[in-house]
Formats: sequence, C-alpha cells, structure tokens
Amino acid sequence: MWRSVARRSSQVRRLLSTSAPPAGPLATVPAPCIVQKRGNDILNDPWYNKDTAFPLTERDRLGLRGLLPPRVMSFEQQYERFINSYRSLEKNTRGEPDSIVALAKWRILNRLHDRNETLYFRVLIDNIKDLAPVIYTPTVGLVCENYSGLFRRPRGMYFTAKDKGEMMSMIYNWPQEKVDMIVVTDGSRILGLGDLGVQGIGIPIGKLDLYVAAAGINPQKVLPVIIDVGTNNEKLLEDNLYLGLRQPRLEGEEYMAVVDEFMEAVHARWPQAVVQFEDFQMKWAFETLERYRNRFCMFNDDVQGTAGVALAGLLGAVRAQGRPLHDFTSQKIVVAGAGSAGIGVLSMAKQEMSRMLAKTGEEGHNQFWVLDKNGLITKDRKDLDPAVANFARGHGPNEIPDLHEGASLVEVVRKVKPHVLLGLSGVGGIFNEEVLKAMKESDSPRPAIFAMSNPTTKAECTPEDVFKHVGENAIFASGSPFSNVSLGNGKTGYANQANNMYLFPGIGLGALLSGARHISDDMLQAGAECLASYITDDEIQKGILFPEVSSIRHITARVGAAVVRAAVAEDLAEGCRTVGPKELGSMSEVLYYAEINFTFV
Ligand SMILES: NC(=O)C1=CN([C@@H]2O[C@H](COP(=O)(O)OP(=O)(O)OC[C@H]3O[C@@H](n4cnc5c(N)ncnc54)[C@H](O)[C@@H]3O)[C@@H](O)[C@H]2O)C=CC1
Ligand SMILES: CC(=O)C(=O)O
Ligand SMILES: [Mg+2]
Repeated sequence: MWRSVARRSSQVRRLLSTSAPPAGPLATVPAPCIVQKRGNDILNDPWYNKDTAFPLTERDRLGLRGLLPPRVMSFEQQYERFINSYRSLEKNTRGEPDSIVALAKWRILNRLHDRNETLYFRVLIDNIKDLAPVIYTPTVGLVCENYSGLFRRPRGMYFTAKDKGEMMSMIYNWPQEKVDMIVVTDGSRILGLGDLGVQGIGIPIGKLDLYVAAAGINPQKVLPVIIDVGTNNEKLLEDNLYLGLRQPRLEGEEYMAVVDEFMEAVHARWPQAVVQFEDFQMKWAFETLERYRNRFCMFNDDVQGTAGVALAGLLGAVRAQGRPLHDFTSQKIVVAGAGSAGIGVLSMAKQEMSRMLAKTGEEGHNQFWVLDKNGLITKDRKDLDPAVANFARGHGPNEIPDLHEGASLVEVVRKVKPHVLLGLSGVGGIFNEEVLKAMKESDSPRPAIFAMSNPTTKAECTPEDVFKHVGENAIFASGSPFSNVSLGNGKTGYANQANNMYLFPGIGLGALLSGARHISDDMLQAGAECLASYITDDEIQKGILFPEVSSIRHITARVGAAVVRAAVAEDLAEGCRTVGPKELGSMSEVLYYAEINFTFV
C-alpha cells in the first residue's frame, strides 16, 4: 500500500526503511515508511538517521551524497563500534564513584538516543539487563535530579501552567501524525526523590524507552510529557539553571484545570492513544485516576501497575511456602508506606482475597497492617484520606494483636509476625537489623521482604541484610536491581526485582492492541495473574519470584495478550487498525505476537 501512497505524493517524498533488524524471538518485519526530509535534515533526525550505514543508493535518493564519510558501514559494524566504546567506558571508569560511572554510561547512551534511534533501541533490546539500570531506575533518578545541568536537547513535550488555553493548538506542534503511547508526569513525586518539578521528565522518557524495548512500540509513536505547574522544591526554585517554571505548584481547581486541558487536547488529536500517569503525588494520583479512568484509555502505573507486580510477588510468596494459592487469604501483610503505591497494592490484594473467598463462601478478615511516617494507622487517626481509612486497624477483642495508634514498625512486626513485610515508603534503610531480626519470628517458613522503594538509596533494606538477619529461607525483592547474594556452600540468595516494569509495557500494549475504550480492573488483574503464573514451581522453591529482566519482551507479550483477552471478554475491545473486536477474540496468543511485531516495531 505504501507504494501507491508514494506514487500519488509529490516527488520530494522518498521511501526509507528505518526499521531495526529482527529482534530475537519477536523478530520484526521491517516496515517501510515515507519521509519528506532530505540531506542534513535526515542526518539530524534521530528517527531516520542511520549515520554511516546509509547505502549509496539511499545517499543518492535522499540527497546525502558528500554529507557522510565515504565508507559505508553495516549496521552490525556500527553496533559493534558502539558496544566497544561502551565497554571501554566501563573499563576506564572502574573504581570511580558509582554516580560518576552511572552518569557517564547514561550520557553515552543518551547521545546515541539523540543521534540514531534505530541503533539505540537495537543496543537497548539486546542488552536490556545491563542497560535497564542506566535508562531506568536507579540512574534515571540521578538524571532527574541533575536534569537542568545535563540538558542538551529537548525530548517530548512540556505543557505548563502558562499554557492555559493554548494546549489544543500546542498539541499539533508535535511532529508525528500518530501517537500510540504517552507517559505523563507532573514531577511531584519522582521515585522516592520527592518534587523535582520539570526535571521529572526523565521518568516518562525512561518508561517509554521500556515501552519500545519491551512492548515493541514504534519509537516514533511514543510521547513523553511533563505538566509543569511549578515546584515546591526550594532548592530548585533558587537554582538559576532550573529549567522549569519558578513558581510554587498550582493547587486545587487551578491544578485540575491544567491537567483537564492537557487530557482533552491529547484526546482530540489522538483519541486512541493510551495515557500512563506516572509519579504524581498521592492526592493527584488518586484524583486523576478516578476522574479519567472511565473517560479515557489511561491508567496510573504507580497505583495500578505496582499493585499488579506486588500481587504477583505476594502470590509467589504463598507458593514458596508450599501452600495452595487460596492460602493467600490468610497471609498477614505489613506494609510500610500508605502512599499511592502502598494503597494501590493493598487495594488490589484485598480485591484478590475477596475474589478467592467468594469462591468458597468463607468470610475474610483484615489481613493488613499499614504504617505511614507516623507509625501504624488505626481508626484513632484523624483526617485520614478515605483510601487509607479502608485499611486502618481497629481496637478491641477482635483485634489480635491489639496494637496502638502510631505503633512503630518493629513493634508491629514483633506482634503480628507477618508472612510478608512490604516497603513502599520512599525511605532508605527503615527495614533495619531490629526489624529484620523480628521478621525471623514470622509465622511463615519463608518470610518475604519486599523493599520496593526506588531508587537504590531509598530501598528499605538490602538483600545482604535480609539473608543475614532473617535467614537463608527468606525471600527478597526490591524495586531497583541488586545482585544475588552468595550464601556459601554453593547456595544463592535471590535478589528479585519487583518493579512495575514487568507489567506496565504489557498493560499499555494490551490496551492499544485491543483498542479498549478504557482500562478496567479485570484487564489489570489478568496482567498480574499472567505475571504471577510466569514463574515455575522449581524457580519459586529457589526463591525466584520474578523473571529475569532479559526476558522482558516475552513477558510483555504474554501480559499484553492476557490484557487483550480480558478486554475482549468484558466487551471493551473495539479492535485495532484492521483487526476488529471479533477477530481479536478468536486470535491465538501466537497471533498476538505476530500482530505486535508487524504493526508496531
Ligand atoms: N517498585 C516499584 O515498582 C515501585 C516503587 N515505588 C516506590 O515507592 C515509594 C513510594 O511511592 P508513593 O507511594 O507513590 O509515595 P507517597 O509519597 O505517595 O507515599 C509514601 C508513603 O510512605 C510513608 N512513609 C514515610 N516515611 C515512612 C516511614 N518511616 N515508615 C513508614 N512509612 C513511611 C508516607 O507517610 C507515605 O504514606 C517511592 O520510593 C517509589 O519509588 C512506587 C511505584 C512503583
Ligand atoms: C518504579 C516506579 O514507577 C516508581 O518508583 O515510581
Ligand atoms: Mg513511578
């Protein structure tokens, strides 16, 4: 079909295949595309630029003759050259402080991203285990903290409080006709690093890199967005180099009006696009989710993606004890952190327990103890957010053990003896020796400790501490990557990574492929259950709860397929491009894979 389009269009239109070469098990069919650019405009466009890999015929057709060194390199040679530079950098920076090495690695990758996206994504896909910590957590946190100083060229779109009334026209400034995936933040809670204002844009960029690498979304069809409504970070407000609005954050209706206008503008131009909300402070995370989830195809990754990943881990912890899944309903779970992520996890876990209990007609109990910065949350707490109030503990004879308002973490762990201790507090090290030693007395033969806060410095504990203080039978997972721990005698203590990156690319992909009108709880649950069932019993016995990051493309395709099936089952799927809802319903998983490859990459 592209041939007829090309024939009909003017002579300046040229055809140029810019697709990445096949990518392992999810090999791609190169999709030719039409570019109107010529000469330097192509070399300066990372979407189309192939640098020295342009063959002579393309150099002639695209007006590139004389603009490049004469030697034509193959894509493989370019790849090798880059990997060699990257390995040299690793060698040359050995012994330097971690942050210097991390930023140096990020810089070299970022320069490639800005120059040649085809090569960048090939490198990222092939080396995802090594590079995810550079483009994503933990390094992305460091990048956001230093964004104004590191800034060289823009990426994505910047909507601000000053753009009120202009967004509907601004959205048309984005040069691509079609956008499939948007990740948006307001920079108010970047990982566990707090309010970083406009500098938070690093998060949507990193998340969308994973969408391309894991879900095969076309890099030309992703859009990172920051909504800059100011910042309450004094240090940034006083920084002359700070690149965002130097004003306190908008609040209340003024804030909502900006986000509303952004969502309307996106929907007007790209009604099918999926919008992922990321790293909004709790009050806005919940408010925007409630406000938009039935109007737009959107989800909040911190609330919903994290919940699904944690649920998969919690179910894995039940299997590790050699118990049937139904025993999840009697697991005691202590959560440190009553924010958007913690409450998201608790809500999904509670929903799952209710579903299980409904099948057997049993009655459930409150299996959760949740703490915030003021300790255990009980019904005595004043001015509780309604979402949190659902999990407040009561007093009296039915409360075993009876704990007081504001009880400390160690007190709670000692008395409750939980099966699982889960951290989403954003405070590094709070699962200290005392707390971990108390977890040794857990009622579970395999006590599970999930230190899910990011980046690494904010992890509630390290795997070394867990295996030392809780014991070798403990199970550990963290939000940012840690290395496995050698336990001696050839035994390994597994450092699982419990990060929403195992789910969000599949949720977005499934929503996109199904053409779902919105993203329902059943679609999210299907994704979580798919992730939970990915791990074999043998792996679970070893303490492996989550797959290797290197298999993220495969996991994402499976999760995406599960999400599509759930959307079809709920009659939410409207189909995608040439595939109608009926066909989606009868497609096998294998065909879903083919669709992913052909349509998007
Ligand atoms: N691993 C993953 O996939 C994900 C990890 N996270 C991480 O979770 C953390 C929290 O994120 P949000 O819930 O969105 O933040 P938030 O700011 O909404 O909530 C933080 C909560 O922790 C509580 N807290 C603070 N100090 C505490 C202490 N000493 N003990 C117990 N609780 C304490 C606060 O009172 C608040 O309730 C961040 O570090 C973030 O990076 C968030 C989403 C996904
Ligand atoms: C992983 C993630 O989304 C977070 O830490 O906020
Ligand atoms: Mg997040």
